[in-house]
Amino acid sequence: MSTDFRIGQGFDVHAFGDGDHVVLGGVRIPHNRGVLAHSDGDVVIHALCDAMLGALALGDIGVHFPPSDPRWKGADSRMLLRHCDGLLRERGWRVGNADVTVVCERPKVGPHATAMRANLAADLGIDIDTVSVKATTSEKLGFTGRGEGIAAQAVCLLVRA
Ligand SMILES: Nc1ccn([C@@H]2O[C@H](COP(=O)(O)O)[C@@H](O)[C@H]2O)c(=O)n1
Ligand SMILES: C[C@@]1(CO)OP(=O)(O)OP(=O)(O)OC[C@H]1O
Repeated sequence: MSTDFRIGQGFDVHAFGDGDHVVLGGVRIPHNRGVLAHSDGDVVIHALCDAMLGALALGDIGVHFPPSDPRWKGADSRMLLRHCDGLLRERGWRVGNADVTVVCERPKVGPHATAMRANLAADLGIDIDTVSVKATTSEKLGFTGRGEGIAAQAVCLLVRA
């Protein structure tokens, strides 16, 4: 039986390390820390890719882009996102809408949210009004609260392309 919708969710964490910026939703944000990652460590895009892959039960980004593969060292995660979108579209699906929440005390995400939404929407070939990026602190609790790392959670709905 064919269905008209699929739903997926994704979650990603990266630890902060030395550095002077983070990349979120393809936006380079100046910060007093960087992130430890094989790629550019973009938790927004990694969580979104996992949501998209999960919606079609296609595994996760670690399966498609193994951290052991030198091709993905320092990779621009927008390239990974476009690849995941291609996997969906070749199966007859596209993202209908997506909603991402970033969890960190700093940097402030709000001022960059529109630029992130524009990047994600462009890579997915969909309207910016169907892509949401928002943020919350964890009220100084846990690893995000202590400023040890950054997390993102994504939900997406797939519709027939
Ligand atoms: N990294 C962050 C965290 C939060 N925001 C914005 O601040 C608002 C208040 O955060 P609370 O955790 O105290 O609810 C939140 O709703 C976001 O708009 C942010 O921009 N960047
Ligand atoms: C993105 C990949 C690419 O090798 O590596 P990381 O940047 O370390 O990010 P992670 O969220 O651990 O996902 C796994 C990998 O697919």
